[in-house]
Amino acid sequence: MAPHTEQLTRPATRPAVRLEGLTRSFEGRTVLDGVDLDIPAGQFVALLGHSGSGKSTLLRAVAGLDHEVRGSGRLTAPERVSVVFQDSRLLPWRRVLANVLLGLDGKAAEERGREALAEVGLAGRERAWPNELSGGEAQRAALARSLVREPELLLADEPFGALDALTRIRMHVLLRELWERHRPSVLLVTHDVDEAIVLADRVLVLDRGRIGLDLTIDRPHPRSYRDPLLGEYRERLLAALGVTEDHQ
Ligand SMILES: Nc1ncnc2c1ncn2[C@@H]1O[C@H](COP(=O)(O)OP(=O)(O)OP(=O)(O)O)[C@@H](O)[C@H]1O
Repeated sequence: MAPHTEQLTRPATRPAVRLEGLTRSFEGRTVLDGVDLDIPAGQFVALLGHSGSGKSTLLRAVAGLDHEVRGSGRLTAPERVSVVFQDSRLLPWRRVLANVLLGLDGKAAEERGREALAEVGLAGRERAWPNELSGGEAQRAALARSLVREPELLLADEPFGALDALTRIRMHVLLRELWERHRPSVLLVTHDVDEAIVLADRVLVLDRGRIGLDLTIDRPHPRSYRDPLLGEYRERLLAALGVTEDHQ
């Protein structure tokens, strides 16, 4: 398969994401059909869409992980990008701190790794093996691994999708706290409308290869699921997804 033709531009000044006419196709089927999108530096954005709508395809494009995919358009992304997936992708043969530090050397990096583990609530677990961690703890370690690289952009593809409801809520609080402290731009792919509304300041819906809805969530943090004003955003997002409350 021929590689795509757009150029990946690294901006010299303010890190931000810009997609201009981004297309991606698999075996002749267009999944992204000329997506235009700007994400200002430090903005927390969630991306919703039906299964198969192309959310991961978009995220992988921004991450620069899709060189084998056919496509075109222009794409601008910051220099330092970290990606968190649904599974932690920790290397089972390395201890937790070694996983966090993967590819980084030196005392200063080790210190940053320890600090990052403390930030995600895993102080004291540096020498644990990945298989000794719960699912939530493994995702915390994955967040620490991305933080330690001080990303300008954090890409997260359903990072809490495999966690139980209570752990997921704890992770929401943690992610938002980490964002407050470090202020990377965030692009969070999720199926969960409530997760998007509670965490993000802007929610996008991917529909037929384009951004079908671009909604600013203008409510203070921390947000409560019970905030009636969030209910209005929820309805608009569900409508954009073609879901009515009656069908819940
Ligand atoms: N490597 C690939 N080869 C062929 N088709 C692919 C490939 N990657 C994705 N696709 C197809 O592109 C479409 C979009 O997939 P993608 O994973 O981006 O959707 P998604 O919105 O993230 O879905 P989900 O919410 O189910 O994870 C799907 O129809 C999928 O089958």
